[in-house]
Amino acid sequence: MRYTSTRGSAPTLDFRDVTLAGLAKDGGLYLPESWPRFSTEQIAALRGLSYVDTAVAVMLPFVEGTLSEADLRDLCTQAYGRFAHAAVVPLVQLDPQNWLLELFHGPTLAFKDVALQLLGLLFERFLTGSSQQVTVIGATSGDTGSAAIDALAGRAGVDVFMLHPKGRVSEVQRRQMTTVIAPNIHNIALEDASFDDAQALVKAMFNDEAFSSKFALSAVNSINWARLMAQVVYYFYAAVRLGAPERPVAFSVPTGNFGDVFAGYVAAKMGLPVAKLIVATNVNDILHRALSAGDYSQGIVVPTPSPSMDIQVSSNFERLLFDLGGRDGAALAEQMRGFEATKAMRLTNAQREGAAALFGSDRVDLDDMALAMRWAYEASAQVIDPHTAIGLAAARRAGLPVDVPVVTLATAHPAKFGDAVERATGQRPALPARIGDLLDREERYASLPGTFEAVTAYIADRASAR
Ligand SMILES: Cc1ncc(COP(=O)(O)O)c(C=O)c1O
Ligand SMILES: N[C@@H](CCOP(=O)(O)O)C(=O)O
Repeated sequence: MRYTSTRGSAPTLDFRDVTLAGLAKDGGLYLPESWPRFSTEQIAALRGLSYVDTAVAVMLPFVEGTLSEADLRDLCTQAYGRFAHAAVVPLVQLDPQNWLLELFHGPTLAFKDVALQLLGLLFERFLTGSSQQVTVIGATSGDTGSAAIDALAGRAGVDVFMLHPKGRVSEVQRRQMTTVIAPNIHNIALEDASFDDAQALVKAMFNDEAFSSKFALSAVNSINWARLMAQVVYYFYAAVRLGAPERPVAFSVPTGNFGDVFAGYVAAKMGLPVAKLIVATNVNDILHRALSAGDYSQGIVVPTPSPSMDIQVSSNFERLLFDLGGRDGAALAEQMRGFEATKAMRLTNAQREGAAALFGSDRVDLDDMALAMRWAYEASAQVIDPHTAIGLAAARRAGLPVDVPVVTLATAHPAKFGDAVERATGQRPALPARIGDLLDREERYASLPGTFEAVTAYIADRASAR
């Protein structure tokens, strides 16, 4: 399998190089040159498989030419062996139509672990025995940071610099990052910044050719294709349990950077019968505006109790626009340059119509988020986190036919957002025992102004030139 950039002018790469590269040299994002297609029989054959076996079957076409089936199985066994639930990502029924897919049983209690546990092992495999060293730079609104740090702490050949917006992540999220004291881990709290500012800085560092090659930059955000590839698996895993390929299944996805829901789009492109992908946003609703009215214009980021979705520039939307626009890299590059200059863009007719065929969208405000948390608790004794609640609120009012199962992705453990959960439900979720002492651990991080100069100087001081 080879990978091509959405902006059409970067070299194509194989799976190893695309994993280590992150952003493409032309500023675009990598995608497979073509989508592998599964037949109805191949999808039916996934029934009853373990999560690891499903992961191997779904991801094998994407790693072809780089990893053997046995290698992939070995990596998946290690990655998912660290999850605290035997099913890895269990399905929980809420009512006759609604289900939760619990993606938060990994080491850092959010869906990010599903991809980042594997990505950490892929980095190790690709770097061991080579003289190559990489500098991972990442931006986080809370969950990617902790999952990446857990996956990469102490690994040889990798330095990690993780940028989070100061004061805009929950205390548990911050401590999950800043209490990991390892020589290769560097946490940076950006002053007066949003996640979008942090993400823009990361992209600016990649686009600075001199800096990027001097420090061999690499990415763990969902701009890295391998992140999305690993997330495609759970759409297959859930859908076959609920009747696919005979019965289409819908998914409601709490969305920020459009990575998780783009993985659902990939699953549909591969042949999984997906009835609908509901893009659920909080009041930071650029994606809802884009999908419902074609208006992709950046608003001011408003802090909310679902901080991981406080995003107004959604990186992976570019991948969708590229695929829906006929994979014309030059046209997409032009469209993205317009957005970068004006902070606004209109979707083309082809992009709007293509998206409407599969995606729905909804914007869920604070009251409806709290109502969804209360409903899950009162109707089925499920304590859910604010991000999951946004997905569930959108799922319940999407108006899908009653015979279509609707799976809301439960993206984080409620204990990561204890205050918001307690306010809505009166229940204070306890931290799982393995991180029960998190609030007592020593923290270490740097506070920096959110400028390119300050951040690159800090990294240059601490990362070795490659
Ligand atoms: C808990 C949680 N839910 C939902 C999201 C949104 O996912 P995505 O950015 O892939 O759209 C995030 C962050 O990415 C998250 O951390
Ligand atoms: N919600 C994310 C934001 C980064 O998204 P990513 O999926 O692109 O890594 C976070 O928790 O950091």
